[in-house]
Amino acid sequence: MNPLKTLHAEQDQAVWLDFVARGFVQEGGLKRLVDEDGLRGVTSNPAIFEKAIGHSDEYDDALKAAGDERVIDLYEGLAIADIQAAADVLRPVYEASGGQDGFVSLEVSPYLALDTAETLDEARRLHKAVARDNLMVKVPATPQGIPAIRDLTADGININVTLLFAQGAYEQVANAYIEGLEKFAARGGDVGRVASVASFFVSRIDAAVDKLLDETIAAANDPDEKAALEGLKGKVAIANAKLAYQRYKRLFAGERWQTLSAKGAHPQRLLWASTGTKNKAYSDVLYVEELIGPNTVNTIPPATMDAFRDHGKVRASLEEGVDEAERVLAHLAKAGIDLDAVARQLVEEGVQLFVDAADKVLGAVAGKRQTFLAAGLDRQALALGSLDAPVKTAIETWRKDGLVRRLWQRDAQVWSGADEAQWLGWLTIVEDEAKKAAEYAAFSAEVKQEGFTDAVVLGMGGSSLGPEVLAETYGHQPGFPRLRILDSTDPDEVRAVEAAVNLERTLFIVASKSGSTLEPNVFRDYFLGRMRDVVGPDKAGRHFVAVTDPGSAMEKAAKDDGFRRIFYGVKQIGGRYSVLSAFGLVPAAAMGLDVAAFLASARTMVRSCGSDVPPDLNPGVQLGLAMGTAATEEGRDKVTLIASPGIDTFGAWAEQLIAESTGKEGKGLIPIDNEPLAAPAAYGKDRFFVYLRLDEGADPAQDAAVKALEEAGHPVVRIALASKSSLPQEFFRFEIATAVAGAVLGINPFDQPDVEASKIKTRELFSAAEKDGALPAETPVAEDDGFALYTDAANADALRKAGAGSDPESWIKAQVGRVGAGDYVALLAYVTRNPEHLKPLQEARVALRETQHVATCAEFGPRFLHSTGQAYKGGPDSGVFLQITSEAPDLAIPGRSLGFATVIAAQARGDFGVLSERGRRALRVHIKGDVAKGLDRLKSALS
Ligand SMILES: O=P(O)(O)OC[C@H]1O[C@](O)(CO)[C@@H](O)[C@@H]1O
Ligand SMILES: O=C[C@H](O)[C@H](O)COP(=O)(O)O
Repeated sequence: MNPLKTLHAEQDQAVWLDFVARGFVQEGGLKRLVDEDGLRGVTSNPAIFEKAIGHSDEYDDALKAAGDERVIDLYEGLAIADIQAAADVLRPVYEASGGQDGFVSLEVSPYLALDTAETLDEARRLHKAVARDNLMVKVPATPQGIPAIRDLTADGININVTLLFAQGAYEQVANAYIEGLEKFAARGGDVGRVASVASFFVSRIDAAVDKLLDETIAAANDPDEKAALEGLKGKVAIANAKLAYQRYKRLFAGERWQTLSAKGAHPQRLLWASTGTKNKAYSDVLYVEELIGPNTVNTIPPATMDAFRDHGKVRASLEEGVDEAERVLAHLAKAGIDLDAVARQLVEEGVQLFVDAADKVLGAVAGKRQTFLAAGLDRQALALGSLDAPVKTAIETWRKDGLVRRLWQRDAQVWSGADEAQWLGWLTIVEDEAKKAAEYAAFSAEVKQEGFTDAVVLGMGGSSLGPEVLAETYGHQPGFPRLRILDSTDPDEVRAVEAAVNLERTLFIVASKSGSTLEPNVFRDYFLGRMRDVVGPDKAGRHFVAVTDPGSAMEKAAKDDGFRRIFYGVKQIGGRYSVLSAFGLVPAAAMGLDVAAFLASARTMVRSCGSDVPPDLNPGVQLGLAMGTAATEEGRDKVTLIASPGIDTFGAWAEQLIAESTGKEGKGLIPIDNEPLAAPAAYGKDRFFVYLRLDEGADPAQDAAVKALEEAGHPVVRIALASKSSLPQEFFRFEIATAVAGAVLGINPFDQPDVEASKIKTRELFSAAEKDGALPAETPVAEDDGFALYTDAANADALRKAGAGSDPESWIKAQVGRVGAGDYVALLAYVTRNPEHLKPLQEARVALRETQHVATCAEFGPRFLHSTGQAYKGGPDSGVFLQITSEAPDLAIPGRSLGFATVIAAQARGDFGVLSERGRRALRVHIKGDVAKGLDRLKSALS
């Protein structure tokens, strides 16, 4: 008879197979083993699935068919299907054995091995999902696993206890089983239908102990002792297993067990696992031949099975030489090798090995998912040059420490251990909002029905920049209102919005999470006043909707003023992370975008960046680690954003996210948006480039410039979008990336302490001005017909020392003279934001970059105060600032004694005050009269 068959027929030992794979089961390989070798069970573990799924294309069809699912669901779908198929093949064995054999084992996620409650949930979930009577759920015998083993047994679930190495742990496991059965019986369960095995690992013990023996032998002097120790090699694992078997016999005897046995309970069989020979010097059937005994199981890997079938010898070996086994272990102890310590370490390593395998198999599935999604997922490619090695190290650290999972579990320790956990609502908002897609569609239809021609978002920062990207990227949708944004207190800008729309057919979307931000409140006061004039006080509210967080003052006011509707944000989401919540979706719906499709696109990226996707395949995490590491390792903290025409306003949203999140405590990333591209030599070693390329309509000049940057050794991340419709993916990618970069920098990426400071200053200044009738007078440090220059005493002192004299130009030159390598220059213009004003600022940037070799920013106030302003004040002290103010004719605000001109002036002063307090290099250039002329003069001075 085939020796494999003989094991069961003559020795009452069940042979199980330590392997599973799709083709093997589907093509009849497993059935053949059952028929020909008398196979009675199957075990799997994460490493086995890693081999099966990670290294073959057998699963590709299933993965292709599944499409855009979560990676863990894809993986589990494959694994569960294999386990079910194997269970069905073994069902006849199960039936014939009266439910005592014919099992297939599936292991709980190794990520949970150190958590009792999660292990319990997971085991119950798998038990239900597989839905086969002959399933055994594998639970590791970690200290946390043991109570779970007891409770699962008490549920009547069949458990395969895995990662057992030590006698002590085995005793606890057996007792947990007995206790579980007692509970199950007490609940009226039929203990006779419960089966369990305790998987005692064998070869891994020899591998570990032999190594220690070699070290001990090397250190020993006595040749006899050396020889005696040599004789222990390859013996310890078997001795340990033999003694475990003796213990088994004792544990499943005696009164306590007899009570259960009388109710039909079956002992928990010992299963020899890890029985493939690892050391080639030993017999290839060692761990089968030496462990043959009744009522046990040996789960054998395929190669060992082939070997045993070929030349295995069957004898009742398990009860042979028990005394010798005791002597082996005693000798080992005498030699100073602590087997319990080895076992403890093997459990730890065992968990980690399975974690590594799970990471690999999830990575493999994630990689295939990406491939099969093809153009459905925006592609990302990193060319990091010298940053490659440190980023790889960071990726490995994140993998080993399970940081992606911890981020998703909202563990504040990923960042600074402050209140980060309360600000992670954006992680799950896409799924939550998708449930409301029909509501958004109804709102969209309502807006269309009403015949609004314009919809104007009144908000700042996170409440306006996302909607602006949507308005600019997707443009006017026929039949729907044109989406416009107002995020400036510049009187001319307010006037321009009013002039552009027909108020009678305009819908205003007042957006403020806090409800207390100054600008949206004054915009609202202004346009509500105008609307009352135009359509009458009763109807005005119908032209307004509010988007705000529950309980805000804005909510109350909106109710009082009879707003058409109030949409709510989520308090656990900060403004800059809110675009995929109502703050982006309400404007999206108003302008006629398909919110369901929008969210479906975002969800593809959410899933690609999931907790189940290891860092090296997780696009958001990868980008974040690259950005963060670039700053910490190489001082490449100027994240330079390049985007194809058509999606180029994305940068203004991303710069808020990056700057306001990371720029604090003297650290941070400085986003550089909308800076004209140049040849590589124009850039310093402080740059990190991110290129968002739109496949349809990419600019060849940008392509060429980016290629040149890459070839010159600058780190470049390329993100390719097949079409504009996949832009929602980028919102989420950048959110994860920013959160991860924040973790690398060790800051809290969800607060904005320095923005708050300037808000307070502005409020104080404005209130005082309302009392006094005007802002306090200031004395310029230099002045002529066109410019008046202001700064604080410390800056004035430094600038005078650097050559500033009586004429404005000398001050500007001195300010530019303070710029050094690694610095950036920021032009902070409190002027009307329009192309005419942007042009000279852009030209000045180019000139500054050429002469000073530094990164440059051009920002419009007050909008940047709610965006990059945080990093300018709180980030690295590498900014050189030129604030630009102007004098637009005032515009009154209903209910306020002073108008928009004072608001914007107070904002500029508040901003400057905080820059001064932070000791930043700042100079204010006030343009008298014509702004365009003043900007041209400034440009010349800067060139
Ligand atoms: O939506 P709110 O509360 O009006 O805030 C607007 C913006 O102001 C800030 O708090 C900074 O000033 C941003 O973070 C935010 O996006
Ligand atoms: O249940 C089976 C075990 O997971 C397996 O036997 C471990 O074997 P290894 O030590 O060869 O990985």
